[in-house]
Amino acid sequence: MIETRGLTKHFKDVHAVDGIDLTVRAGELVALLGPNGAGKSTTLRMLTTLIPPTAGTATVAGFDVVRRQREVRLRIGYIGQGNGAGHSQRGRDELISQGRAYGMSTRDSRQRAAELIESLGLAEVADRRVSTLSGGQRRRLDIAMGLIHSPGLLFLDEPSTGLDPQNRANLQEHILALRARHETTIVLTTHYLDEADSMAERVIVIDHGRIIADDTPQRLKDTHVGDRIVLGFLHESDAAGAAAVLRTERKGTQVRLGLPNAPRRAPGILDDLRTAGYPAAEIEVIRPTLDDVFLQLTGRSLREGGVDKELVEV
Ligand SMILES: Nc1ncnc2c1ncn2[C@@H]1O[C@H](COP(=O)(O)OP(=O)(O)OP(=O)(O)O)[C@@H](O)[C@H]1O
Repeated sequence: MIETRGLTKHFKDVHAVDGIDLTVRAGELVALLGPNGAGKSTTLRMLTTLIPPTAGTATVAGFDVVRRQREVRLRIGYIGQGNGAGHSQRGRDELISQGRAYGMSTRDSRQRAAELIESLGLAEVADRRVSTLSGGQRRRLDIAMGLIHSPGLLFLDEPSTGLDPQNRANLQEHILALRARHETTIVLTTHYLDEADSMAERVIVIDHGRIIADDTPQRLKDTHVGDRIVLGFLHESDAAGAAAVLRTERKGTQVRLGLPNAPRRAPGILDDLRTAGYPAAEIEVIRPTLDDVFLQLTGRSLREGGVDKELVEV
């Protein structure tokens, strides 16, 4: 569905995207995750033919994004960060006009608009003016606009930024349901770690315009960080004995251990320690987040970037 080689975009001396090789297969749901300014939107804008690359190549839905822009545009939906729908129009009319702009007949666009209104839960508000919709409803209308011509590939640039957690969860459900129903390939950008983690089968971590990791969320966490357990003991002597049994370090009355598949293996460890005469008084199982992965890869927290952006937007 998408194939890029050395895809690059420089804005004067800003290397926004710096040689990205990416393959996305039909049916995948891929999240591009990275801090503000990492190059996620710029990548999407090149793939959607909105801006030309400085170097490298990209084909989308089988067509070159520079030489065959029209063919690419007919086959993709793109929902940018701003709202696409005009505010004084009614949602349904906006959708129908959008379908007409793609060359669909009025009848087909009407029918498709009705389908999308239904599947995106907009039935009650579709005939109201867009300016009266809530942020979450407007965002869902944007998504309907991007899907009116039934594209096989949908690009979503930060679909849930600015929504409260409840609306965010609701939007995510709608995106997943749409995908299941229409088998749409989806590429989205996000700086919400939980969103990438829960929605995407594949997370591509981008930093300074480069791909620094690309895998399933679980494998990223297992490979780059891994599960850990922290055991607490009543006496330092017990902690020392336990550290020797587990061949790990001790700090005061605490023993830490890297342990793949920790939730399953922790009870066995507790049993072993009890048998050895060093019973633990408490245990904490720590499972990594995608932020831990980012921290491990870059030495910086992605969370800080996300929080900054939220503050800027407020
Ligand atoms: N039109 C432009 N002119 C100059 N610099 C630009 C332009 N568009 C983007 N940039 C710069 O390119 C870099 C990458 O920006 P981009 O918007 O792609 O990042 P992003 O990962 O999408 O970030 P965000 O999460 O904030 O949207 C940033 O340093 C940005 O300032």
